[in-house]
Amino acid sequence: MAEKILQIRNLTTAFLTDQGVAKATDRVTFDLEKGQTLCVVGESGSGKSVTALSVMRLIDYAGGVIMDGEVLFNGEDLVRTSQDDMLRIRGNLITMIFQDPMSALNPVFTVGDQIAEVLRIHRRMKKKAAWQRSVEMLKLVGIPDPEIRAKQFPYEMSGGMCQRVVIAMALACNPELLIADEPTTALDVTVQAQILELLLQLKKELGMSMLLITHDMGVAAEVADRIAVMYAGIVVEEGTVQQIFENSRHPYTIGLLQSIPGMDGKRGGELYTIKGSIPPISKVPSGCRFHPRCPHVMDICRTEEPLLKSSLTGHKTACWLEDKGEFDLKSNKGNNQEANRLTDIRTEATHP
Ligand SMILES: Nc1ncnc2c1ncn2[C@@H]1O[C@H](COP(=O)(O)OP(=O)(O)OP(=O)(O)O)[C@@H](O)[C@H]1O
Ligand code: NI
Repeated sequence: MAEKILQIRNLTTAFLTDQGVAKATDRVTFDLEKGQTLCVVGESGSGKSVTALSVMRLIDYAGGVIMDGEVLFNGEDLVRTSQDDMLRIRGNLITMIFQDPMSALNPVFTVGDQIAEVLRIHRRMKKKAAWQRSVEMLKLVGIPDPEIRAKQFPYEMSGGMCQRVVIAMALACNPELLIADEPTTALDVTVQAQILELLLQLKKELGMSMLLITHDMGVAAEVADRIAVMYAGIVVEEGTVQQIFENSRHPYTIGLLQSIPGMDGKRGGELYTIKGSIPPISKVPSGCRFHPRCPHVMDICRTEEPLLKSSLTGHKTACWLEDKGEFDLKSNKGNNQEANRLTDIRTEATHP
């Protein structure tokens, strides 16, 4: 068995809303193996960031409460670690980068000073050594003329350059785990590809593990070893990149895949979008949370929640269709009428 750097078990995080206590993640469970990349995907509001912030225990500062579950990092449960101890772990063993590089950088210090500061705090490096290392880090992340650039301020750099600086800061202490929350979303398309490429290359060079959050299935296809698909706070499907892309089981995953331009062989074809939207956390539907939007909805889906079940190959799905035998969801291409007809037949067959 490969070593697991992160084991998330039943992670449930709630917020106090106007409608009372509401769960933003509910029993989220997945593992990340050492040296691998796991992508968490799902539409806006599915609970990806809340999951990441809970792992980092930064959710405590965003008004969230972890109500249940474990986050085992090298076997240590971060949910039960004190915030004092988290200071030792965060920025050192686990670092996180966000969508907007500008908000991560301080406008009044040079980028070299900001990287050096991380090293002085976490590695107790002397001023000169820290500065030298920060220039090395800028070089490592592909910034040309790093000695000159180190003396510049964030506003003197492009968005892509700033994200490289943020990556340099995050990696300066050689973390074991990098959590990246939509790290390329705010950048130009061409720069996005470069930053992703850089992250992958550094991950390999430095022997890190990576938890990458993205709403872009194309990004996940390129970088992931495993993919966890989240919907309305829960993991609905989890598996290897091949299992998710070539043998997706959950109608939501299939919907996400069909909404990527150029997927399923038809470039420039009509873009399929999943009808409706993710419910707010205070209004989670009964039964399967996806049922109001599912083209294959059955009676049981409206009342009973399907649990995440694993196949022998470790491909996990939370869907009642799994229990009801086989049929090729993909062939329906989200065609509601056809899907409902098939569902009726299946319902009749199972409940005569
Ligand atoms: N501080 C908070 N207080 C109340 N609700 C919150 C808070 N933070 C997040 N939520 C809610 O939790 C749910 C999940 O949010 P989250 O930010 O994790 O989604 P996401 O999957 O990261 O989406 P996006 O792709 O837009 O970043 C959303 O319904 C959001 O409104
Ligand atoms: Ni998010």
